[in-house]
Amino acid sequence: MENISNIRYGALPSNSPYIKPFRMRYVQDGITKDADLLKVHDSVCIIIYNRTTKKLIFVRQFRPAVYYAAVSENGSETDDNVNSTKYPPKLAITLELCAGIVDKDLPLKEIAREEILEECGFNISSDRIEEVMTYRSGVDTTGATQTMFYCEVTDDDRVTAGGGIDDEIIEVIELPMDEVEHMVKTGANVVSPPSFLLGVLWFLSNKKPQQ
Ligand SMILES: Nc1nc(=O)c2ncn([C@@H]3O[C@H](COP(=O)(O)OP(=O)(O)O[C@H]4O[C@H](CO)[C@@H](O)[C@H](O)[C@H]4O)[C@@H](O)[C@H]3O)c2[nH]1
Ligand SMILES: [Mg+2]
Repeated sequence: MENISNIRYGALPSNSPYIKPFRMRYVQDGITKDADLLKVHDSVCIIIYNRTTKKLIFVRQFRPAVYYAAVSENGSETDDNVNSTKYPPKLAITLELCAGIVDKDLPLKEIAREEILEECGFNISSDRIEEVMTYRSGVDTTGATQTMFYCEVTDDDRVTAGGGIDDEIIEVIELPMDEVEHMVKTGANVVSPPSFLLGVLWFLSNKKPQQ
């Protein structure tokens, strides 16, 4: 997963199936304002608890946006050739909830079920998936919604090793309760989106099994 090379930046083609930039102009209290916005897909994410191992299941993956941001924090974003020895790709391997974009005309819970299977390898029926909450995944440039779900699995539900579909490269990882609790309490070594932190805190407040 960390074998990343030949990194190049370029302009966004206008036909990207993932993001569409545009500008909204409006008048607020008599003041004309412009907002530069991005149309993106809504998404789902799933907190997964493995009852067999008593651990939470997450995914790790290389995130180009995180890599770009980590490199530009060091002042090198305009380099044509990014030096991946100086900036190891490991900087941008995140720890996340299983998640996916809503790019099909299916109920959100069904999209969540597919992501649990594709990314993590557990085949469960959608009636075992509980809706937790919907929030705005971004409020400045996108306003897209993300719907969070919760499910419990056992090792018997595992049908593949997971890892994603098509060209996705995803590592499935199980972490014990005390480790994730330490992460969200201290913020130590967090390379994660807010949805991961929210999902873990929600689990600890609502579902944490009694020891
Ligand atoms: N070629 C190409 N160009 C892209 O720009 C480009 N952008 C994506 N892709 C391809 O689309 C698929 C997206 O995978 P998912 O549906 O699993 O969505 P995630 O990337 O996991 O994002 C989820 O999780 C995040 C947090 O954990 C949240 O922030 C998001 O809101 C939430 O959707 C992959 O197959 C990927 O490869 C691109 N493919
Ligand atoms: Mg995903």
